[in-house]
Amino acid sequence: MEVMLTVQELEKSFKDKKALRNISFDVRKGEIMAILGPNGAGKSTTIRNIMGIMYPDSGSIIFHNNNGKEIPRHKIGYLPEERGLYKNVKVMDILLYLADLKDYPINKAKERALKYLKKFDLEGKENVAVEELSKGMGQKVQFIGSILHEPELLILDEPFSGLDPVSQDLFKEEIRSLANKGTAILLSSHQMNLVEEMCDRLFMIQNGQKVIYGTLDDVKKEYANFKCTINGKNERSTLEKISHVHRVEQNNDVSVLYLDKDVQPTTWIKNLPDSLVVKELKLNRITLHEIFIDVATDKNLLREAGEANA
Ligand SMILES: Nc1ncnc2c1ncn2[C@@H]1O[C@H](COP(=O)(O)OP(=O)(O)OP(=O)(O)O)[C@@H](O)[C@H]1O
Repeated sequence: MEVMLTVQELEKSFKDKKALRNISFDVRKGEIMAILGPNGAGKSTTIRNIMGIMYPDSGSIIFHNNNGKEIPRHKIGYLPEERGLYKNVKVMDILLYLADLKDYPINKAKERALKYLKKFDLEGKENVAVEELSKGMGQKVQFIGSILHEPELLILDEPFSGLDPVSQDLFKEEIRSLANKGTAILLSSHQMNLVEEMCDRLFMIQNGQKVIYGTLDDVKKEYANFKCTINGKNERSTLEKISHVHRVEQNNDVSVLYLDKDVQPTTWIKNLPDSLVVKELKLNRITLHEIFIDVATDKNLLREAGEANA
């Protein structure tokens, strides 16, 4: 896949605080690349450096759709973490103003704005002042403003925060559809379930450093991969003796068995001992949420499960 943006060896300090260390990744045409990490990890600092809002101490940011030169602002869409539109301006006026800043033809912008307002359940709001909108509605307008000019690279910093589940789904569908049409998307979000459903690849930062980078599937394979949840009264020692069980967590009669990586799930299930008490049994892949917690809290229990067998 064609690379749209390359971030190379970014370093950034604020006084004596090192916010980014050797941050390198790329974003490709038609993919959703998630940038993840706990609060204060360095996601927004990375994005602000990409957007030229601040400059790195060292490292480079290359926009391949602009021969690697300056930021091609008219080809980039950006939804910043800090929301804010001019309050006393009408919705359509602000959208057309934003499109004009990107040199996008006004008639086309108007047509697209009406289409998107309808899609985002804001039909008829074009002449309403921004200050009269709810927070979620304002966010939808700002999101529309970031995509109206058909950007090739779209950077979304926490697009889902403050949205109700219906609006989250609308955003999710639109972001996916933009990627399918070829937009390169860099998405920062704390909603792991949404990221898991949407992203193609992910880059996770902790304390300003890379901890994970790859496709969702590769990342899961690198960690514990599968877990088996058994509802039934079983002795921990019995469960620990089952082959390929790396770790057991128990809560009353529910046991979670984390399996070694590369385990073949159907074979593993077939070889479970007949003596096992099972009222209910589920075999799932571990979730991105679990990986995130494991990494962010420095437990590294899931990674050990992977490395034990590596
Ligand atoms: N302008 C600034 N001046 C000083 N320190 C800053 C500044 N901006 C960010 N930092 C520090 O840099 C680190 C990274 O912050 P950043 O906002 O990039 O984190 P984040 O991953 O986006 O966090 P969150 O999920 O909370 O939005 C933090 O320690 C933060 O305090």
